[in-house]
Amino acid sequence: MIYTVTLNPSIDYVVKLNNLSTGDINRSSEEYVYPGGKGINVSLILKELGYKSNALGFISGFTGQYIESILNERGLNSDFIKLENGFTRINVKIKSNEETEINGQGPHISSEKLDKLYEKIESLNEDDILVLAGSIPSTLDEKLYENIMARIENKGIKVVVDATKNLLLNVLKYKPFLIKPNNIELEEMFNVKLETTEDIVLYANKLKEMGAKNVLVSMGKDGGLLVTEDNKVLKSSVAKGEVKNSVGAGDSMVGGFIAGYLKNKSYEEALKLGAASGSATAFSYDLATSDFINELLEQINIEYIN
Ligand SMILES: Nc1ncnc2c1ncn2[C@@H]1O[C@H](COP(=O)(O)OP(=O)(O)OP(=O)(O)O)[C@@H](O)[C@H]1O
Ligand SMILES: O=P(O)(O)OC[C@@]1(O)O[C@H](CO)[C@@H](O)[C@@H]1O
Repeated sequence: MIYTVTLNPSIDYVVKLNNLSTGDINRSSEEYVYPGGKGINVSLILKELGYKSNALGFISGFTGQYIESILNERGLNSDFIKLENGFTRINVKIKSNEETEINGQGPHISSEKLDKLYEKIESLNEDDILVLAGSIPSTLDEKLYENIMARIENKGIKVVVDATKNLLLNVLKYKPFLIKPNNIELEEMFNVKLETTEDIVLYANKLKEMGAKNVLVSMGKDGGLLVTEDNKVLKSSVAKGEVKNSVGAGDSMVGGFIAGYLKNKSYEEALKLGAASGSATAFSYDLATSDFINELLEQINIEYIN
């Protein structure tokens, strides 16, 4: 079974405006609400691609109830722990001349509630895949993902981590199966400016040296770059289309990658389905549908760089 963990889910409130003017009253031309949070998005894409998963994490308040009910309606398995404090955040995604996001910090998670999550995760076994994705509430320790991985070390569980900075760097010693920084996050981690493909490969390899088995660097409209455990470097192109809402493109890439990998354990197939899923979500208001992903698949080229 695939388990996704979203410590800090969200309702994504997507608002379309002709022009955003700060300090003024702005009127939207379109608005949508979606259940969000990186792990939940990965679960939703996996479902589209025919793979069952169980969405774990924490929800609270009326917003948390909304997320749970929508996921139920969509037939997604979830087993969220309910918090008695605060409310699950509402993240605002403004689509205007450019994309602007305001992400909430999310409710505090007590150590008792965290123990409940640890208990669930400790019951996983070597046939399982665990996806740890997204930020953690600001009141929690940056070692949280590391603590989770320490508890399941040596169980042979394939762990996928999509997180930023120290949250990601701290887990590398536990040898995650896959990590997916984007190119900007990679720059921030090493405090460098990455101009060329060679630069990106160099720093992706540093993350491998630090422990990651496979490193997938997403680069928005410039595609993706995968450095595999057997030292192959693959580059994916993107599909052509009109960007509607690129929020969740990275999660879709992770979901598509896992689904593609599970078919034949081929990294090329994994990257191709991941890239098609990312583009399909960027060209949709909500996350991509399987029909759209399959339609874009033939436009994705995979190039071996070595
Ligand atoms: N403008 C675009 N056109 C075509 N494909 C895109 C575009 N933006 C993203 N993609 C596809 O989706 C993948 C992931 O996108 P991106 O690098 O933006 O992820 P991310 O920064 O993790 O996004 P998020 O955090 O919003 O989920 C890209 O590697 C690419 O394959
Ligand atoms: O604040 P985090 O956890 O880093 O990111 C949260 C978030 O931006 O990530 C998803 C897109 O990747 C959205 O559904 C959600 O709003």
